[in-house]
Amino acid sequence: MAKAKDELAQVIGKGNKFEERYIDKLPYLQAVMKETLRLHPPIPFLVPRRAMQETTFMGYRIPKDTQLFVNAWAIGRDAECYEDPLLFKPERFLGSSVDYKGQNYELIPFGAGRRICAGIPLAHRMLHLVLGSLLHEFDWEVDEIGRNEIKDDRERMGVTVRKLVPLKAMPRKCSTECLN
Ligand code: HEM
Repeated sequence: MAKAKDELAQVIGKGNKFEERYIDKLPYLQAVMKETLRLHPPIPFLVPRRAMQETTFMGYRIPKDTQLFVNAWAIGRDAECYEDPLLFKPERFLGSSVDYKGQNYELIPFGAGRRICAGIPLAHRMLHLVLGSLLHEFDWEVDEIGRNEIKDDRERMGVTVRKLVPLKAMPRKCSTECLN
């Protein structure tokens, strides 16, 4: 979090508001977002597909009308795609061209192909705007319980996936020094 806040302070300047035009100038914040969506894709099995005809894929025969799920959650944690796949390491995306816009199949929180998420341009802006603003405007604190909640990576699986035990973090208005 400290690295992301430092980058925001340098690019936006303390006391200034986060604006959309800054997103492209914040590679670390973008890497944090990719790393978050890699480990925690909100729609882990994407949207189900139906095979329109019989086909063979990687040696598996898939009969016509089979309902197929793509496990984006497992792909994001695959050791063949990522070194130390279970570690949260935004740095892995710095200087990398891997993106979530459907061209890199190891990172597909928005799906890929013809039915890729139609809202990517909006989601991309909103995710960075919200996270960037929250980090830039506040300092964040967690108590002892919160520290345990961070370590607790259990999830509640469903159409969308979320943390089983929500994290309680306390925003603190940045100190005067931080705002000048
Ligand atoms: C974090 C935010 C979002 C995530 C993770 C997400 C994820 C997804 C996923 C995984 C799919 C299915 C893609 C596939 O099966 O290949 C999808 C489809 C879709 N999403 Fe999103 N989405 C997000 C935000 C949005 C927003 C903001 C909008 C609209 C304003 C939107 C509109 C759509 C639409 C219309 C489809 C259906 C596309 C089609 O079937 O042709 N999404 N989204």
